[in-house]
Amino acid sequence: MNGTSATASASAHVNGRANGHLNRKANGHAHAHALGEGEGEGQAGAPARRKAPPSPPPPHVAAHDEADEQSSYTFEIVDEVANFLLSRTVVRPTVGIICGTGLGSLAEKLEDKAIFKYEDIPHFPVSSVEGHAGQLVFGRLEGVSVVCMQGRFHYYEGYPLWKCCMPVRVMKLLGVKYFIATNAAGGLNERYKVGDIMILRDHVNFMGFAGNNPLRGANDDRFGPRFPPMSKAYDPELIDVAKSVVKDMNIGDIVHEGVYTCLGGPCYETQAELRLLKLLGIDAVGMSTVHEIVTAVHCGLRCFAFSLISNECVTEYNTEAEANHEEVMDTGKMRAPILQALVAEFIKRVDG
Ligand SMILES: O=P(O)(O)O[C@@H]1C[C@H](O)[C@@H](CO)O1
Ligand code: HPA
Repeated sequence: MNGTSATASASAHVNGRANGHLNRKANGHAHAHALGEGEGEGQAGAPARRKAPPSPPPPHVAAHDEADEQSSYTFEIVDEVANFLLSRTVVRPTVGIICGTGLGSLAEKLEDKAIFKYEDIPHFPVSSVEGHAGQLVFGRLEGVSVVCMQGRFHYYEGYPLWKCCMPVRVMKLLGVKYFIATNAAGGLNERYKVGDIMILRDHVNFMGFAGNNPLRGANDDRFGPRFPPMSKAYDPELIDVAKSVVKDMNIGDIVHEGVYTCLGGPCYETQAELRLLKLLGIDAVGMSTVHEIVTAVHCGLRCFAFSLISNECVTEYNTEAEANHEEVMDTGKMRAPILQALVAEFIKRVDG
């Protein structure tokens, strides 16, 4: 199966499903437009007002699913996705990895790959962000069976958090025990430099403060408890393993331990917002990971996460410096070899 793509076998099934939904939705729009909103309903003799047809929603938002009606994926749907994948690969992953922006090359290191494009997996959202390839890659790294998301789903893409995090539950039902989230983040801590790595010791769930939590809604105990504790979200033993790897790789000077927060994005932050976050003890800021960890802890996965400090957060006004996505991706490319080595050795020590 080296380098094989499982997409061909998957596409017939998925295209049938997706097209069905897309067509239904498209027809629904056309129907509403033809009959509704006052058209053709004017007083006798009054000319019907004509409106420009609504522009179609972007494809990833248009891919409507029955889960949307319930604001969650049921256990049965997640199970269906897991079985779809398990029936198309012999790899039985114990480690699940989400690759952050510019960090997708981690997946290229895998051996005996089976690759599934998100658009070919039933019920899966699709990635719309540059630097996120949009495929699930199964394979072996250092002899350990892993599944890697080459690209994640973000809230700012238009997905609700429960949808962004569905792949984490799929990983659980695939048999994953250890969950690794990686991300690109802006460095707030004065000691951090671009290209440094921050092991997440903890997070602040700002979106959750306002009740926007991936676990909001009916709880299915088959995934996990209604009120999961988050006090050991980042598994202390896994952090220790990572620190031992860092020591042996002799990269302690570029690795830190700190607190991450996720904001909704897609705007980068203003100076005042960054100063506020700094005051609150946040070391790095990004647009992902927190809700994935919440979902993973809820379903009993042991979690580890790190941020690549892709840019310095600009808290001063008298400078031309501004955060930008190109710098974020370039830092990912620049640090790819070290990150790949770190993850490979970490996995080997955790589950080798
Ligand atoms: O997916 P991650 O959290 O690594 O990506 C960060 C947040 C935005 O998607 C993007 C901004 O440059 O990078
Ligand atoms: N802010 C928010 N998200 C980010 C940043 C940032 O500076 N860099 C990469 N993702």
